[in-house]
Amino acid sequence: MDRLLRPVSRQLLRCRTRYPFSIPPPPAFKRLYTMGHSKPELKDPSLFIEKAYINGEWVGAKSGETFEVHDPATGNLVGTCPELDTADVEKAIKAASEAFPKFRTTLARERARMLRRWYQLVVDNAEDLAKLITWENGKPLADSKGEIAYAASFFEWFSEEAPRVYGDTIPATVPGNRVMTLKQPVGVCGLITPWNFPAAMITRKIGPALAAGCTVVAKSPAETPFTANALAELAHRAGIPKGVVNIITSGKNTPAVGELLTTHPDVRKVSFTGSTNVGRLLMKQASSTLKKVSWELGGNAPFIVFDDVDDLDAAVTGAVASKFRSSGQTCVCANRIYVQSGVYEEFAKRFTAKVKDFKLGGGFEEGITHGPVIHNRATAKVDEHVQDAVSKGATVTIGGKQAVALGPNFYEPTVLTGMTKEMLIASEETFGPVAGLFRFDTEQEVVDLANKAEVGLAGYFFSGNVRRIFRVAEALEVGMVGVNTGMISDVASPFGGVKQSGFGREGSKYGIDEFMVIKSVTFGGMGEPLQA
Ligand SMILES: NC(=O)c1ccc[n+]([C@@H]2O[C@H](COP(=O)([O-])OP(=O)(O)OC[C@H]3O[C@@H](n4cnc5c(N)ncnc54)[C@H](O)[C@@H]3O)[C@@H](O)[C@H]2O)c1
Ligand SMILES: O=CCCC(=O)O
Repeated sequence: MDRLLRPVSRQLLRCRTRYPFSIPPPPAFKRLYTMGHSKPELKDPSLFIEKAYINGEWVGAKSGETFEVHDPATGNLVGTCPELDTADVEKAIKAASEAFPKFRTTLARERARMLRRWYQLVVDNAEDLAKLITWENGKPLADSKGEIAYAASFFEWFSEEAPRVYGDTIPATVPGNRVMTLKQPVGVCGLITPWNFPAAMITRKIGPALAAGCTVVAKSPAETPFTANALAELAHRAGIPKGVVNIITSGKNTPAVGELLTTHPDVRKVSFTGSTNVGRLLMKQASSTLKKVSWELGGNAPFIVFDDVDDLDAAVTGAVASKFRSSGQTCVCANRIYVQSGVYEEFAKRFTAKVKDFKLGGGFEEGITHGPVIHNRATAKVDEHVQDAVSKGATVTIGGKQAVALGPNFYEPTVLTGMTKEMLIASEETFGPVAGLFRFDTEQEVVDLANKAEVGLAGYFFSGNVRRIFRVAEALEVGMVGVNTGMISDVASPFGGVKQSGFGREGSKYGIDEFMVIKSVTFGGMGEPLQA
């Protein structure tokens, strides 16, 4: 086994040992867990597709094998998808390679129109797409609708960026020479995305890739392949040429398929969003052919509240929103909440009161504010972090255990006070609904604590002091800072991390650069005087 993968495997093993059930659930959970909805009604049922999309066609695996996808809220089967192997994925890479020469020469304006049509279809089918997200990911329907609007915004944004890719003219230092640059599409791109935002993570990559003139082979997450498939169907309806967008599906074959995507000589760029451990492995693989790479990896965001905060309620609201978005399964979620001593007690009281208002349950149920986590390994990790903190002296002010009556993937939204830096949450991304509140005294102390993490994706702080705002924003070792807000996600804003959270930026005016290469063209003998 690869040395880099060992810690992850050990952790999963530990979780599996403590929670030996994997879907289907153990008898204690069985009755309630399998209750509830089975299949949401779609206005357009043809958007639910149990195939992979290669070269403009819906296909199965050559082996005929499939893998199962389960609803995290009920444990019920959602459907099956083809277990593609490397031979199947070779076909997708070939399709993308063959489509590239023509697609790269389409007018940028034409690619913009394609993206715009795709955008409109996503908007028109938002309700069905949101239902698919809730079904396979578990998040409340309102959140899924929000995700679809966010996902669509990447098609709209990059349809607008496509025609505005400019090169430079550069004054040369060699007499008689003239230099200009062209920005060109990098080529076939391999894209790998996670389950926590089944639509937005994939559109944030495909949007700029197509705008740049690249063709793509996107591996959807095994937990949530159906949203990606519905998006591919809409790409088809938008008239995106065959071979330009290929969506591949795999479960147990993922490591082999991932290895092919990251080592195949025809794939020129890999863009990966996922955990830091898998990112390390893929980086090693991609180095074999020196691909251009962008890595959007895990976070462990500090959220700091200073005594000089203008509005403590706004800080509480911001922290709750940041921490509990998608039940804590967001890469930019607050993971360590540092509160200065002067406001600590009051902040903890108000924060706990807000969490008390949450309604936990299946994402399709009316009034539900928070859904399940993705699978029982996630529940196990959350519980491990809570038990670790409690064993080292933390106090549970609300929650603190699995919501047994709802099923194995539900964990009560939890608030812990009295957190210290020895606890796991201080150094590891929980990726679940647990908020740990740490007390601190000075600005220097909290910035040091915040920067101790080996990752650096997002960081947040609340303060009313303008000098401190600049000092702290500049000192935090992260790729994105939220000042007096807990919500930083916006298509217009560059998204990405530093340190072991990766590199590259998505969204914004920079996102398209990740899919382009700069070519310089030097013209010699250009210094002739004007002819008389
Ligand atoms: N920085 C960001 O923008 C961002 C966004 C979302 C999630 N994340 C991070 O993703 C993690 C949660 O997602 P996850 O659990 O799905 O992560 P993961 O790394 O396990 O999986 C991400 C994707 O990689 C695939 N994958 C797993 N092993 C692979 C392999 N050996 N070869 C090729 N592909 C492989 C998965 O099937 C999935 O499609 C968290 O750490 C979170 O912070 C980061
Ligand atoms: O989980 C990470 C991505 C979420 C976002 O873009 O806000």
